Amino acid sequence: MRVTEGSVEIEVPEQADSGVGEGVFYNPVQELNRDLTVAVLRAAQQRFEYADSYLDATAASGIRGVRAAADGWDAACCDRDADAVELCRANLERNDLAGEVHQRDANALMHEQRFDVVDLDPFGTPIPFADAASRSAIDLLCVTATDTAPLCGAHFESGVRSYSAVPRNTEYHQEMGVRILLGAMARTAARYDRAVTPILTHATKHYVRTYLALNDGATVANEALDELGHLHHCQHCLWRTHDFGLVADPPESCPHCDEHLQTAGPLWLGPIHDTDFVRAVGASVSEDMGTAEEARDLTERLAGELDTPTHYDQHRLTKRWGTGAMAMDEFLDCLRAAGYAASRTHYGGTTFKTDADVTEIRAAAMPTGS
Ligand SMILES: C[S@@+](CC[C@H](N)C(=O)[O-])C[C@H]1O[C@@H](n2cnc3c(N)ncnc32)[C@H](O)[C@@H]1O
Repeated sequence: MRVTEGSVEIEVPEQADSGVGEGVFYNPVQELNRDLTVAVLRAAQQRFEYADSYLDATAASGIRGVRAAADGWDAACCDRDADAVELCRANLERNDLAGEVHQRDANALMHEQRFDVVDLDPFGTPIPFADAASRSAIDLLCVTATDTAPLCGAHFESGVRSYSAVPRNTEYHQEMGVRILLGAMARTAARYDRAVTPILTHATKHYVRTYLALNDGATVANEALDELGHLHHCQHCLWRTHDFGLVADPPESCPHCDEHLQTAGPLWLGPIHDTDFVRAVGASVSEDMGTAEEARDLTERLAGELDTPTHYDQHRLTKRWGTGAMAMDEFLDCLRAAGYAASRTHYGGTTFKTDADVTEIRAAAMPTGS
């Protein structure tokens, strides 16, 4: 079947309903991810002055590489599957675009060749490609992870195995997933004396996507590792705290209800966006994108989001407290009026971030103790 995304038209096989079929993979649900990638590449050309080579490391139909090539990038597509590689070639040709196509194991290619931008969009976890990609990418590493259950602690052992960290199943599971992934990517890059700076990150539907600027040097790599630490969470009252450092130092018990605290980490506690960059990405979304409106909304949400490493869900809190939910704007205004920072998050309509703790949120939202 023919598919149009942005300014390109490609051919992809009919897909099974599950998305996992016989032929070369193409998932229409990921169009937002790809539209945003094109916008990120446009903003990246301003941020990284000399960036012009782009590797679509796990290309399947080549849709990412073809779209990058159509935007003027010196694009390369790589896949180990012969049918995928043939389709990448045909899709470049169909759009009158040049581009390298490699039938290789992506790890072998990335250990041999460097690219200004490397894009990892594999099935499941990106960790099997993380070492090679951390060395190959000169300026920017784009990473998708679709294994959200391991990342957020719902599939605990699998998360521990893949990410060499302890994820915990909390109500802020998207934030947990984002930060476990970023922690693992920061530790991987540090092995090669490289530092990651997350410049845009989102958790949408069944995947996490992050864009990592890379810098060289042991000092900056150490500084990136300084952004790692642990989250300590009370499953009883939802109080949580965090501490920086590779050795966890939790309070003995929850200071609010005295219950046991669960520790997650090591994970990334630093910022997950560069707000100016996120705004530049929003401005780079173009009308030919199928998800233009959604992509602009997402960047606006991201730009307004606080940097705190966990979020809350108003409905879960009020249900637990046995009180009625409020309109989100009113709820956030209560927090701000009480002197706390508060923002919505891109994770959902009822999720928010604040520097107030769970007892302070309750006091601010229900000052009469209702
Ligand atoms: C999820 S699909 C890629 C989807 C594509 N990026 C898109 O946006 O539509 C993953 C692809 O990675 C390829 N792949 C898996 N392991 C690989 C490896 N070690 N080296 C190269 N390609 C690999 C698979 O053949 C498959 O085509």
